[in-house]
Amino acid sequence: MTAPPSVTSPGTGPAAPPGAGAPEDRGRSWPGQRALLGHLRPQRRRMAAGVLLGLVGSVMGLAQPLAAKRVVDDMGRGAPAAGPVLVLSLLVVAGAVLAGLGYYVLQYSAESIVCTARRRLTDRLLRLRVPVVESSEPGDLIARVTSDTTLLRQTAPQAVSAAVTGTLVTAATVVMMGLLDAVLLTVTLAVVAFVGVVVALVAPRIGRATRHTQEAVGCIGAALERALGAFRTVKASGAEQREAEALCRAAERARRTGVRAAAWEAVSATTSAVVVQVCFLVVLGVGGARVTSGATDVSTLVAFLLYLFALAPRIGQLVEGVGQVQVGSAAADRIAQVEQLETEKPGTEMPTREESQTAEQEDEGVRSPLSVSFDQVSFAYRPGLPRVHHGVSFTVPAGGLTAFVGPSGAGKTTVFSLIERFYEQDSGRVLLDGEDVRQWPLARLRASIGYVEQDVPVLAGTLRDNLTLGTSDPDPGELARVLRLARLDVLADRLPDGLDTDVGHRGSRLSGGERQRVAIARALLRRPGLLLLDEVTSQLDAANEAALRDTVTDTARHTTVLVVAHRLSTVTTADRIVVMEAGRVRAVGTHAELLAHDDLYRDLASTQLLGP
Ligand SMILES: Nc1ncnc2c1ncn2[C@@H]1O[C@H](COP(=O)(O)OP(=O)(O)OP(=O)(O)O)[C@@H](O)[C@H]1O
Repeated sequence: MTAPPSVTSPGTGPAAPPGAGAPEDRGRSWPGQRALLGHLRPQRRRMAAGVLLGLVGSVMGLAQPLAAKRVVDDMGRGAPAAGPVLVLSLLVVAGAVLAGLGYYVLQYSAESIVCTARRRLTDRLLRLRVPVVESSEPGDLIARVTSDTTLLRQTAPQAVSAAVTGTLVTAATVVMMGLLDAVLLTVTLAVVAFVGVVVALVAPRIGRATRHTQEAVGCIGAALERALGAFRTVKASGAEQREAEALCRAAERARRTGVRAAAWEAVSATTSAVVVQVCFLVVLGVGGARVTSGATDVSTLVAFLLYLFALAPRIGQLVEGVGQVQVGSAAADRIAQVEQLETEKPGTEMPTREESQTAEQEDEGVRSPLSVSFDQVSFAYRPGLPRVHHGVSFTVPAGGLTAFVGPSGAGKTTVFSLIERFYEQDSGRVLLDGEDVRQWPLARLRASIGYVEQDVPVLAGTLRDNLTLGTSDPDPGELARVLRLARLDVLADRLPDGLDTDVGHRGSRLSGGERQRVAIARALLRRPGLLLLDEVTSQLDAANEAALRDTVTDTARHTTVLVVAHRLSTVTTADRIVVMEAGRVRAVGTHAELLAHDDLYRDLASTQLLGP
């Protein structure tokens, strides 16, 4: 087993040091730029059209000084200038319209780039392996989908447009200026070259600062997720200030690095502006001297200065474009890190919606019960961590109720995680229905299992959304039956909007016991061949617990039911009990057999497991 790759090091939590989580100089290297190109490629035609429109608009702008020269010459000669003035006006209007159209097309492609990136990222995130997500910060992952992709929109097409249009128009302008006066052009280029040097020095710093800002934004997301995810605990612990401080630290880091990026952008923008001003003055001085000496005439100097006017924003645009490419590359690099995270194994990928539905429909009615067996399974959650299972072996025949008991940390929940293939064992085999779970297509495997985890997660949304999470379009009769079984029918009748009542973030508007019953109903609705229940009665009152015990016993008649149990009621009625201790199976038997022969079970029975 390899260590799960993670986009965040432990240091990128709320209290992380600045810039933690990625090699220091990534933003400066080529992967970011290559990743950025990867995002742009699918939109290349539309972007080319946008750039072309902008270019034609700019070329029209380029012809404007010539038309202006003609107007000046004609007026100087006393000739009528109406024609050239009309041409000049047309050039101005058409140029502006085409440039506007080009901008719209580029923005359109920007939105498409962002949408594609977000769809790809969210799709990828939901297909990540469980260990990968568990070793990442959800808030940071969310920031990559929301904040980093937004940077792509802000930078990508404009940067490309600026680079292409700026380069071409600059080249064309330079040619025109050269044709007008080679000496003045040489003077201009000598001054402007200074901008190039400054940009080359500053651009990588902009990229680096942007990446640090985005990392800090990720930390804000992580800190927020942490605090809002356990909001009541934070309040009950009086930890608002402490959590707020972590958020403030991340926000301060984002401000600092954002200001740093802005400072470098300002340096390059100011330099280019100053250089252009200096250029004007130098050209005006040298050009004036040349006019006086008769080397050139006034109209040529006017036209040259107009080209210089046209060139100034292009230089600014190019400088800005280089900075934007750095910003976009930093964002693309962070997005690429998520795209490199490991997803569920190829060939056994996560089910698509259609596959899930097919898997669901494969068995009409109730699925046949499935046998489960562990054969010398050893497992550690990560290399370097102590093993949680040491040669675990047991066999559960199809059907019936099997309880797993043992001290806390014995490895009971891990048994369920391995059956569900959230993790894979390091050695040994996990067999479902006699077949290694690694051979099962993941869609079928998960469709065959109903799983209620220990923390009973209920998702935001309505009660109905939660119940039908794993079952598309259940039969209303079946839904009513399951609601009755899980003792949720009374609750559904009582709620203002029945099944369509919003249950709040993580089901916060439900009681703990109601959340457990929702999770059980959800699992039952799938009509699984194997039902895994992890301490599902812990929050139920005596009446509901007794009712659910009957439901579980009933379900076990046609489904294999495995429960991790801490209550006497579930354990005594089980067909068999697997006693685990420190990652090993210690004994298997019925309640009476284990009471007679297993010391640990007897201890558990008389103390924390079974109570008085
Ligand atoms: N995702 C994880 N990453 C690393 N270690 C884990 C993870 N989940 C569980 N462990 C560790 O594995 C061991 C077994 O955990 P497991 O949840 O299987 O125990 P359990 O018998 O179900 O305990 P309990 O009765 O308290 O729920 C524990 O020591 C726990 O700290």
